[in-house]
Amino acid sequence: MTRISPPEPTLAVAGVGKTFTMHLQGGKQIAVLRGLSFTVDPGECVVLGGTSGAGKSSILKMVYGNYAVDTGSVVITTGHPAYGGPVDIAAADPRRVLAARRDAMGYVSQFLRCVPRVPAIQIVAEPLTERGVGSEEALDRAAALLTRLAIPERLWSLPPATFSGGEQQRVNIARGFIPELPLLLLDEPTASLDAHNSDVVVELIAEKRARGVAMLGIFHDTAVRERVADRVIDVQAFAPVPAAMA
Ligand SMILES: Nc1ncnc2c1ncn2[C@@H]1O[C@H](COP(=O)(O)OP(=O)(O)OP(=O)(O)O)[C@@H](O)[C@H]1O
Repeated sequence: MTRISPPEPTLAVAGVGKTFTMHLQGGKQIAVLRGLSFTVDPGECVVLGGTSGAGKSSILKMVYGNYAVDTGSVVITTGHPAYGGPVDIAAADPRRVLAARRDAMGYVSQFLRCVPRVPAIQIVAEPLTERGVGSEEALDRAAALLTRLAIPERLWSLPPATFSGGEQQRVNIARGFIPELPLLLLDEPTASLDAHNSDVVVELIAEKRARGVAMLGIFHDTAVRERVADRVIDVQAFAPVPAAMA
């Protein structure tokens, strides 16, 4: 009998602990997470749940390599030939983290941060041109996404600095969704969108899922969360036990 082995998880977080040290407050320590363990398989959208302050954003930042991981591992495994085997972001040197971002993981933050004076369409096309896609194809794909996200064509050649909050967020979403990467981190991508654009983001997530992309996200909007989540992880379950209760 042929055995089909299950796919390797794209993301495997194991035994992660995180404590912040407040250097400006006499080294005060805030323990946020202990023993955090979960996996995200290819084609799965896992949502981080739990009350405000539970550590959801900190988890995304640790996976992306913005925050250091105190204990445990954050292993990303992809079939990308250039990526070359699993990488533990918790232990990787900065160059390896940058390579993992280029080849393996995207991050859709809540706010657009971009170089001033660059037109919106170029901001969206850039993640493709940076990865070797020709500029004509990159601009075509950027135009298609901007159209889906209802950004009027008259805005495409303008820098987004003067755009409304919702328009900037949609440019940000287009930029985050345009590259084909095995892992996508989503920090409240629908936070200030109207119902139509929220629906478009839900569709974009479904398309990524169908192409085998693993996604880890935060969605406070419960209706959106129910539509996108394959599983919800209760981050509070990984709160450190107060010393008095230990
Ligand atoms: N850079 C930092 N320095 C110090 N403390 C931090 C830092 N980042 C996060 N924290 C603290 O860690 C805890 C978790 O924050 P985090 O932003 O991860 O929570 P969250 O679950 O995403 O909250 P919310 O739903 O309100 O966005 C909070 O108490 C926060 O103050």
